[in-house]
Amino acid sequence: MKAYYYDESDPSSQQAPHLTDTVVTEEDLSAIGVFYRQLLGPHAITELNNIAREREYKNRDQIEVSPNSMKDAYESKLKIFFEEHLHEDEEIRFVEDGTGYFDVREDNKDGKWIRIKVEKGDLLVLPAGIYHRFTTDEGDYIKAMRLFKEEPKWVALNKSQETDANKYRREYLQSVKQQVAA
Ligand SMILES: CSCCC(=O)/C(O)=C/O
Ligand SMILES: [Fe+2]
Repeated sequence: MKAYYYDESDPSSQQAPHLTDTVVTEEDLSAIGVFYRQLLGPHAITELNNIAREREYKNRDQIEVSPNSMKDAYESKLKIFFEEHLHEDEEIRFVEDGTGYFDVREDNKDGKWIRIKVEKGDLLVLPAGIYHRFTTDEGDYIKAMRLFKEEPKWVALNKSQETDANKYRREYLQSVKQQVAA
């Protein structure tokens, strides 16, 4: 995992790195409610299962985002994933292969995008209510396990006045404010 502020001034495609030299640390991510762990090696799945048990993730499935798996739907899927959106529950992804970018809004400062480059072995948990988006990188391939607290659910609510007032959004902003005050 490597995280940095996203270069908004770079006109290249969403799949380009948009790299800046402003690094974002795991502690910075934690301050906006983003949980990260690197799980590699022979014990990775055991560690993942332990975290899943502690955090009460009961269900899981797998997604591959690539032209090979999605065929003609790939380009339109990439556009959908890259719309700024939130979920009413955590987004939990364990990268099994390939690479991609999750962008998250840093709401406790001036609302900039933070780009998180993920690769094999990365477990990333985005809290309910955080605005975010996803894209594959120029490698056009990622395979990830999706974990769920309850039944698999992946309703994305695109940013609007309605989502700005959403209960989970308001609770998220409150939790971030409390972390800053603490
Ligand atoms: C690598 S997981 C694909 C992206 C996704 O599932 C999602 O919900 C993005 O916000
Ligand atoms: Fe999402």
